[in-house]
Amino acid sequence: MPHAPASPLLASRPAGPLTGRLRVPGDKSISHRALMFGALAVGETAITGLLEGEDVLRTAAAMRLLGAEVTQLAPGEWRVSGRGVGGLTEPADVLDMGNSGTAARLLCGLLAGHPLFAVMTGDASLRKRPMKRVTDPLSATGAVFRTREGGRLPLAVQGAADPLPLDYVLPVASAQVKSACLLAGLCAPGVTRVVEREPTRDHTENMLRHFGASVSIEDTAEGRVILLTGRPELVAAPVHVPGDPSSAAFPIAAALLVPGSRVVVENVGLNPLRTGLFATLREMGARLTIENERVEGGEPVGDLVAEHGPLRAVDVPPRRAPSMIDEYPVLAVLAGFAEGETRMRGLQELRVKESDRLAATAAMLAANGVAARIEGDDLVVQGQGGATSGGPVPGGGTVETHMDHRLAMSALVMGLGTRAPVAVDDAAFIDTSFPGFAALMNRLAGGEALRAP
Ligand SMILES: O=C(O)C1=C[C@@H](OP(=O)(O)O)[C@@H](O)[C@H](O)C1
Ligand SMILES: C=C(OP(=O)(O)O)C(=O)O
Repeated sequence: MPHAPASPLLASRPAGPLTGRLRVPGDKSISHRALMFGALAVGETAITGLLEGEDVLRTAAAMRLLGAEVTQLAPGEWRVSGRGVGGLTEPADVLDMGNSGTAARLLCGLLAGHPLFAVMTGDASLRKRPMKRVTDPLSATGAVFRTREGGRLPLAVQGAADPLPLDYVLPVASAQVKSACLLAGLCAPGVTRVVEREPTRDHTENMLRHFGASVSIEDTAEGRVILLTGRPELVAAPVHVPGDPSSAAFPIAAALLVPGSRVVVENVGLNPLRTGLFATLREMGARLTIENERVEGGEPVGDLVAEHGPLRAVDVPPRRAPSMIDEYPVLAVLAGFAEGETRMRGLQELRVKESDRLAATAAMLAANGVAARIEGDDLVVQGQGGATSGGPVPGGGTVETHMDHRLAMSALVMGLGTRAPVAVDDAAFIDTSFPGFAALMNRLAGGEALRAP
């Protein structure tokens, strides 16, 4: 689907207090997996709360090309009639995964275990991102991958007719790589073993169990060992997708920045391997509480309450990165409004997201008068304190977003608290994960805080 920029140029300006209760779109990670496991299950999987962002719609289109029936009944309400494990059919067209690394890499795992030929591509951002991190381990199943120079998209794959189970120790803390290996293992006999030295989001493991697969998880001296028994019969099961904590981060951050604000984000997924930002914000002194905690569909969920108040600098250890890997741009914005110098350690993985997020985040801050520097794999931000609208943070810059939705949203949040407006060069990619973002933020601000410059 061509990317018709919804509103390429957008700017945010000092807003009045943000107040209200809201819900953010469904969790992107869970939404991708619900469609993929629904396509592999026997029966009809009912999904509620699915994220209808462009990344997830790419996965829906790919599942249709692979033979599953995927239909939308109503906003957020979908049905997937699966083909069973090993039952996907050869796609009659190129699989275009758009801007989505998760869709592309998890799909490589799916394709590796099926005896079919497929070609995959993506947009200009995704075609820059490394794919060897999945094609290398997946080749041990017997699948044959051919990629563009440097291990990039487009790629072609001939899936294995008799896939072998993997035994793989992840060299990088990546739930995408872990999930690709597990998805390939579904089609292999025996037991697939994946080891991660640092735990990453476990939505794949949770959902495999939800659909009836046998998954064991053990923390050992080697790391977290995940064992999957191959060739299960996955049985269709209802999936209720909670709000995405990575999306909730933006209205939460805005409330923490703008004086007088109090915002409640309802029904947010609180998987412990996704909530590193909220722990970090509390360390900064943020007035952030959780209400109405409960478990839904096997995942913890709650309502996040955020109120404006003073923030202090923090030192974020590298071990926290996997649990907040997508939240560093917005955390860096908040660090610009905190008292003192914030250091975020071990951010090498940010180099290979939709953009080089480490460099782009530093540039975003510098363009708006916040002192930020990169030291090795660390990002250091000199806070200017006094998070007050029209306060010490100048703003006034236009941020290059490099086709990165989280850069765009982080910059627009920053502009709600700076002296002068903050503009972004392209807001269209926000639709990959958070359709309706600008309208929702304006509703909280009680006016047109976000609008064309
Ligand atoms: O598995 C997933 O759904 C995701 C994993 C993360 O990537 P890595 O696991 O590669 O760090 C994250 O950046 C991405 O937004 C979603
Ligand atoms: C990195 C992200 O997603 P993906 O890897 O799926 O493109 C993200 O949503 O921040």
